[in-house]
Amino acid sequence: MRTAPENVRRVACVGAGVIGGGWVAHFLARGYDVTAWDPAPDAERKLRRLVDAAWPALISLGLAEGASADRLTVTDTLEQAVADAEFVQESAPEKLDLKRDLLARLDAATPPGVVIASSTSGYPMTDMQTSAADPSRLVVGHPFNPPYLIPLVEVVGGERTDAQAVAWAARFYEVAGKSVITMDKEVPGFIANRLQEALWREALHMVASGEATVRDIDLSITEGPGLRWAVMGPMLTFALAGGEGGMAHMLDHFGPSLKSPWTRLEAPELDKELYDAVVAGCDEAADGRSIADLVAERDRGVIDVLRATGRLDRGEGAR
Ligand SMILES: NC(=O)C1=CN([C@@H]2O[C@H](COP(=O)(O)OP(=O)(O)OC[C@H]3O[C@@H](n4cnc5c(N)ncnc54)[C@H](O)[C@@H]3O)[C@@H](O)[C@H]2O)C=CC1
Ligand SMILES: C[N+](C)(C)CC(=O)CC(=O)[O-]
Repeated sequence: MRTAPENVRRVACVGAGVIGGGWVAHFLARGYDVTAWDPAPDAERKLRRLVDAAWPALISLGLAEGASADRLTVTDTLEQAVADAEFVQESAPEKLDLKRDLLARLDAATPPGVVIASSTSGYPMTDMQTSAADPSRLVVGHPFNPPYLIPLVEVVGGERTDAQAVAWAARFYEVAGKSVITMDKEVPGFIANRLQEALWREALHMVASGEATVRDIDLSITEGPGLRWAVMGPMLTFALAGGEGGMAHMLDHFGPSLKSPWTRLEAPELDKELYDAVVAGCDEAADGRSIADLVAERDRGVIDVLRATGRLDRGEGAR
């Protein structure tokens, strides 16, 4: 039985690390009852700490009516977590065999018809749904960190997913306050991660070859294109590079430079030297700030950007 997206009240989150915990915080803030399960022995303590740390940001964004961190129940078993769920979000580690087994287990334990979404960063659902008895209700719902602040979710099904389950998930996320891109077919890396991956590969090449430091790379985005990208995507931003001639003039003018040997899109070897350089560069960039300090700083910054660009009021949540 599939509840209408607008009427969902109970959400289950399975896997409660960085992303699962972020989903829990998001759904709680939108007024849902949330059950969560994670096999790690100290998972509940870490999850509640993550929710507590996120809550001030969520209050400042505005909680849905009745929203409360007390509406979180951490269960002892996966089966208890999903037994009454009207939607399930899986956020377990990015390992294909683990996802396959877990999605099959979730399918067996979740009431019939209820949509089950995976947070996977890149596995096609076709490859993950192979062991489930009912693959038709399995979709990808790929979030961005932290899911309680970054609106985007990328939604796509696999070859054996029912199109109605994809449409249901897209609508549910919208009601729950997310901004949704739905893909009609499985795109390698989805859309946003494919773009991020291209940037990331170039960044690693530049660090590996000594062309740029970790700090240079971060500054080049936060003080440069990143400021524009929060307002307008790379396409419209570049249309403005063409002045009054817009994108047509931009392509006439700069199109030939696409052939310049700027990019090195083959992945660099992630050897020890590159690994150490990236880790040390990030430690240096953190300049004594702990991960918790950086999370709080990022959250404040993202909220300021969302507020400044008028993107705070989304979705109805659980009413
Ligand atoms: N970290 C990120 O920035 C993003 C991650 N994702 C995706 O979210 C998923 C989770 O990633 P993270 O939260 O970063 O990882 P994480 O390592 O922070 O959390 C994974 C959690 O899953 C739990 N777990 C281990 N085995 C499990 C099982 N069999 N069943 C249920 N839970 C299990 C672990 O105890 C841990 O708490 C992955 O699919 C990842 O690709 C998606 C978007 C962004
Ligand atoms: C690093 N990552 C590939 C897991 C990132 C994502 O999947 C999305 C994000 O939050 O940027």
